[in-house]
Amino acid sequence: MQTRAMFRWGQLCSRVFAVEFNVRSKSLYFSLSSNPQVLPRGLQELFGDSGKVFSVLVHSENRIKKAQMLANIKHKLSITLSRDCDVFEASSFLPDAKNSVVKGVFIRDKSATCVSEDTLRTLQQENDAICVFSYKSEGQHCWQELWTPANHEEVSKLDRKCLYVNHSPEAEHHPTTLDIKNSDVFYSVNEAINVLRECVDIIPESKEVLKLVDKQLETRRSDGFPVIVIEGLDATGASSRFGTFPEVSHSPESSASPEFSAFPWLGCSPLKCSAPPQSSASPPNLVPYQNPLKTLTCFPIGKTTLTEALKESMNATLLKSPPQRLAPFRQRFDSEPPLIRRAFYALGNYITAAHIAKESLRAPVIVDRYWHSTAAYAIATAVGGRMENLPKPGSELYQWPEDLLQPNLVLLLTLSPEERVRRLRDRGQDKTTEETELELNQIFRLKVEEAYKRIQNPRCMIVDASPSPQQVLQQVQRLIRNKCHL
Ligand SMILES: Nc1ncnc2c1ncn2[C@@H]1O[C@H](COP(=O)(O)OP(=O)(O)O)[C@@H](O)[C@H]1O
Ligand SMILES: Nc1ccn([C@@H]2O[C@H](COP(=O)(O)OP(=O)(O)O)[C@@H](O)[C@H]2O)c(=O)n1
Repeated sequence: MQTRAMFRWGQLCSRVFAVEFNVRSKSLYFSLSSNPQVLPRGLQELFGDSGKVFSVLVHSENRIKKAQMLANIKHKLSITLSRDCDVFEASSFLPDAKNSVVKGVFIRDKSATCVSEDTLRTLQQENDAICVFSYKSEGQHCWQELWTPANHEEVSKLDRKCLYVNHSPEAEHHPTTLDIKNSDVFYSVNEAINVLRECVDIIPESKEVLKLVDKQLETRRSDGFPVIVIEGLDATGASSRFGTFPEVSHSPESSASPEFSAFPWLGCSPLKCSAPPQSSASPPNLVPYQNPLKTLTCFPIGKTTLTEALKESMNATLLKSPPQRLAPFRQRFDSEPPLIRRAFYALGNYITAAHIAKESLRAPVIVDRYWHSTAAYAIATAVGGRMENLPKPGSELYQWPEDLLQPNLVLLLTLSPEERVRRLRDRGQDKTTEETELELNQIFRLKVEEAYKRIQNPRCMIVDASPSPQQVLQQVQRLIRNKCHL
């Protein structure tokens, strides 16, 4: 009740709505007003001239509840809506106001059934943090109506008044970037700890992780041996913004990353679609929630080979983030929404930092993934749509956390798309579905790589991992000698 009040007449008119309609073009923005307006072509296309159109927004003061609810909605829609429905990422925000973002989805239903209405009605009745709007078009005008729950008549009187959809100019900063700090990326250990503390009742494993953090926490180190982080842009990289992926595991048999998804078109738009929108990366009629491990294979870039070889050749200590101690909890946190999953990985970095501080007093330390991985994947996943939506270079979102131990050198292994395809062919794979999906992930991968490159203090250096393992090792050894004076 309190939540829906937020969306009453006055508040609605000051908010802007964004929909990720097509991965290759700008997000579509609209606002609401009591005055009708002839809509530009993009919005007319979005609201369409046939079918039913809805949006769903989730708002709650409890961020854990909000994150889980959004994930559940997306999951529910993915398993109940027919293929005649398109589902896009959507949000509502106050221009340039941090943490004003309310996330949700936009649905276009061209089917003749009432499944979408029924599903939305059930969702709304189950939880009063969910706001559902429907849109009607007449000629070149379109208006929005707030759905009211049957038992809230007084709200109904206020809100039944329709508001016209008006064009809104493109936001200077993509709305999702307003919400990244402390939702997707954490810039101090305490912020990440707070999230896990808020989860202890619903995720008992949080308590174990917090205990480890308490025990290990040590962020400063005195001068010792150099610390070199090896990062790798694995070739999987589709976003899991559609919700939870309980199937994804970090079991020893599988090296699939949590970003690795059965929805290679995610992180783009639409989330689910009846037919591939023109020039979008979305494949048609894909069945939602396939087991990603069955449909895609993680593509190795040679990070393990390199880190092991460095360990041998430098007589170094090899550490990992997240550390082995967190392995039993990883699968659990990977199945949670970004807020919780990212806080877990952030804490993994702080635990690894304590190990680095200790080990670097004795020998050089090689670290397999660290903060660059945590931040780059989180930012690229949180920001929907095209590359231009990423936070601008120099944004505070790319700053290293002040309380996290800094390495001396960060190297990012990359492969050109051609080399990636060549290696897949070498593994005996033809131009299969798998490869096509990897190609579809290209936009997401480019966003991750760009986010990696924008992270500062320390920046990462790019290493081409295309040559032979021996050549890659030699190249990296040269860099370490030059940069760390070894
Ligand atoms: N530079 C390279 N060129 C070709 N193959 C490589 C290279 N580096 C590693 N490999 C091979 O790729 C496979 C996976 O390597 P690995 O180091 O485990 O990758 P990652 O840790 O990135 O998943 C191994 O069979 C390894 O021998
Ligand atoms: N320090 C880290 C390490 C991994 N991660 C997450 O874990 C994923 C990679 O994990 P992985 O086990 O597949 O990595 P590799 O086996 O490729 O090294 C990244 O995509 C990140 O989402 C992180 O956020 N922070």
